[in-house]
Amino acid sequence: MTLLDLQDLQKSYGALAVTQNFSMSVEQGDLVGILGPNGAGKTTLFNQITGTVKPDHGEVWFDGEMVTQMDASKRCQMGIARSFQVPHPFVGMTVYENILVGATFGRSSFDPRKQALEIMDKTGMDDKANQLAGSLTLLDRKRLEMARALAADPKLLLLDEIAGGLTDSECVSLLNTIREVHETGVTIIWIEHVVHALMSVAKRLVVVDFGRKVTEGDPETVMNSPEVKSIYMGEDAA
Ligand SMILES: Nc1ncnc2c1ncn2[C@@H]1O[C@H](COP(=O)(O)OP(=O)(O)OP(=O)(O)O)[C@@H](O)[C@H]1O
Repeated sequence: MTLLDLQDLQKSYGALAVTQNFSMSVEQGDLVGILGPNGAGKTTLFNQITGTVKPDHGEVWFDGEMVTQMDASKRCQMGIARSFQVPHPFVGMTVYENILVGATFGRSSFDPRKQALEIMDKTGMDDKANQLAGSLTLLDRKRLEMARALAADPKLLLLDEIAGGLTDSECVSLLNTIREVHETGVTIIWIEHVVHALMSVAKRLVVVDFGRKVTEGDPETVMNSPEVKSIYMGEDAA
């Protein structure tokens, strides 16, 4: 079943076209990686899926409903949650309180406090429940980003460069959490520059450049495609 369907999205800031004729479908249970150079328009795509940015043209369908003009808060209640590239926790609140915010404003119909406790356990944050978010290491801030999003009980989880800046062992630990979350049935779209991390979990890759979808397919084929070689290694490689 198709969970997310982006149809011919276009978005410009002045003369700068950041999303161009972008269409993409994501099936329920998919784990899709999005790859592309800096400034390619990846985060803007997430913003149009979550609703913080509205496309100039095109449609966003989620879970069988057209949500193109729907507010971000309503989309969150429908089951879209995200993490941000630069973690912005509520630094003066504890880990538990931060996760409780996600549980309170998301889709979950459970008791938010129970939901927050469950998510802390799932994401390995339970031993830091009473720690102030402002005092966390980068890995734990990234975990908290994901935990806060998961607390909203999403059907679709959008991860924006969550592996950036982590050491190899921290990255392995985060990958395990992502795999576990995916195994519970959450559909995931992950924007990432750390290609080996993305390759190890993604079932499908989508490559974006200058706001356009350049190619998509199984990770191995995409990484060996002339389009990707051209983007990352210059025209001659193609
Ligand atoms: N609100 C805005 N106003 C003007 N320009 C913007 C705005 N948001 C994004 N842009 C521009 O749109 C382009 C795409 O930005 P975006 O953040 O989507 O790229 P990205 O692929 O996520 O980049 P990165 O990998 O560096 O995070 C960039 O040139 C950026 O400067």
